Amino acid sequence: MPISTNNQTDEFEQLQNQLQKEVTEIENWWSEPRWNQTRRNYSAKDIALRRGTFEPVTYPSSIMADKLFKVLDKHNNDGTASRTFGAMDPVQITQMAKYLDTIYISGWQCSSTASTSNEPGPDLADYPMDTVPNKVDHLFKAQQFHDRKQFEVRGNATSQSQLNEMGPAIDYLTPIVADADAGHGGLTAVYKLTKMFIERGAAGIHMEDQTSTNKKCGHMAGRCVIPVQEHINRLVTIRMCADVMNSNLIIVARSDSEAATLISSTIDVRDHYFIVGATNPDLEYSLSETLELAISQGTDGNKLSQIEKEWSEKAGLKLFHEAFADAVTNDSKITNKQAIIEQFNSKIGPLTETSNREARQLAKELLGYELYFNWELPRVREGLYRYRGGTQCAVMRARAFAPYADLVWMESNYPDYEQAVEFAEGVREKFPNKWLAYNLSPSFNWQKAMSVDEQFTFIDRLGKLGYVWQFITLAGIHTTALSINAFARDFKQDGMKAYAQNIQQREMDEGVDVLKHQKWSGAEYIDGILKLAQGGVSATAAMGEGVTEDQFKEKSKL
Ligand SMILES: C[C@](O)(C(=O)O)[C@H](CC(=O)O)C(=O)O
Ligand SMILES: [Mg+2]
Repeated sequence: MPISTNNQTDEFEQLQNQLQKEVTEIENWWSEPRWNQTRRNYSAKDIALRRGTFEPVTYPSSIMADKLFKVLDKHNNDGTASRTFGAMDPVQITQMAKYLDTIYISGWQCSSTASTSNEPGPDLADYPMDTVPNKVDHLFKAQQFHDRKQFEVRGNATSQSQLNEMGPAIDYLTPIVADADAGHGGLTAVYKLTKMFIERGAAGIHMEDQTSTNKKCGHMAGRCVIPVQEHINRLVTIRMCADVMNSNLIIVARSDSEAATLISSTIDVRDHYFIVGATNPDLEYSLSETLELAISQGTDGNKLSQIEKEWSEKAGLKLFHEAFADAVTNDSKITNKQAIIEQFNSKIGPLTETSNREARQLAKELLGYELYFNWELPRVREGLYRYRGGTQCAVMRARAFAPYADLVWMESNYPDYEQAVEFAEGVREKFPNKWLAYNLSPSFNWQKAMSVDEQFTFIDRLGKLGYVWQFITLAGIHTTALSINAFARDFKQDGMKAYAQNIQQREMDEGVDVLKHQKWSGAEYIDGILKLAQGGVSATAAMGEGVTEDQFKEKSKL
């Protein structure tokens, strides 16, 4: 609480003492093994100064982050993986809790089914920024409710054998990892978004290196990444917010650079190797000028695509190292072509983090002239630069993000095992124990991608590479769509027979607890509160005499 003093000199001393106490506590916190792989570019005092006078609290989400850390650490040590999928509602998470050790909350699923504006749409993260945090709140509250419900039942058991009859307890408090998209704006938005996630129950969040203004689903075209440093700043902001909030939040840094075709700026030299330029010095106009000219002359959309295609072919779009190799190959004066190319590539590569200036300088030394290369001319009409990432680009970025995140994730277009090996080896060559995340996306055609046996072993094989957290992002919508499609069809066809045989009987056969939906919903738990509040008896108890759920008792008359 604010320091109350009766004169100015006391306040200064008390403030300094309070700050020093806080700083010491933060430094002790940061000295724990949890932070062995975490880099911070700010001091404990920087954090203490921003915490205010309220005593630091431990958010439930931080307790869940500790649980998540332990789950992932064990998987990493065992060479296995936490497997989960995108959950949409309390029914799904209570069923998942029986079998899985983490829960994923997908922005894609929220975009289509749970925007806080109630406006559905594709995964462009153009929903209100509290959408995914709101879903975290929705599901975390449900987890805690079902945990309380179960605890009361088991706590009322009068013997171990009675507990044994109930079967093993279900751990409903399954850590949630949520989708923070591209941060929904600048760094202050990233900060506020992180605060929402911590306040509402996320044990971890993932954030991708796309621009927030052009954000696309990771399996759509037209993805634009931001410069490496800009995403590092986002990750630092997330950690800083978590530090101010005394939270052990798990951070997953995702890169969409493997398949991105655009980048917002050339400012970070680590990106230069992957930025596409024109190599034809005779181009009169840039692409944008060419298109604007055509539009001013009334050219329509279809023709514009053709004009863009023709311009691109004429421009000779390449990466700089490709332009250099072509120049050497086509230079009759150079005899040891391969050696010269290898000499260049040994200094200018996807992981060397060298600038285009250095590349140009080396090229001039080796060629004897200035190599023409212009990345301004191919910029698209939105002003974005052309980018050609690939797996090694994702490795470069993941290495840059690694000190600021607990896991790194390369968004891929296919479930390509060899590519996953390349990424894992690339990251772990520099960060041997870095945890990796893998998106087992329903955006992939799994039947086409691999055999049934490979499907069966895929998660385990990736687990051995360090992919400790693997998730089917959209399994929540797909399982719901499949089951509702089947039931609605059968219900139309067979009436209540469809429900009784295909749903209720199957719930009984498979021991699904939702069969007794009043009990599942916590009616007995709430009755207990009602009775307790009324001295132990209540005529309005929900589960009293006459409740229809009695029909599901073994000896019921029905
Ligand atoms: C993981 C993801 O960000 C999500 O919102 O679920 C999407 C889903 C997907 O396409 O698998 C993404 O990968 O961008
Ligand atoms: Mg998403």
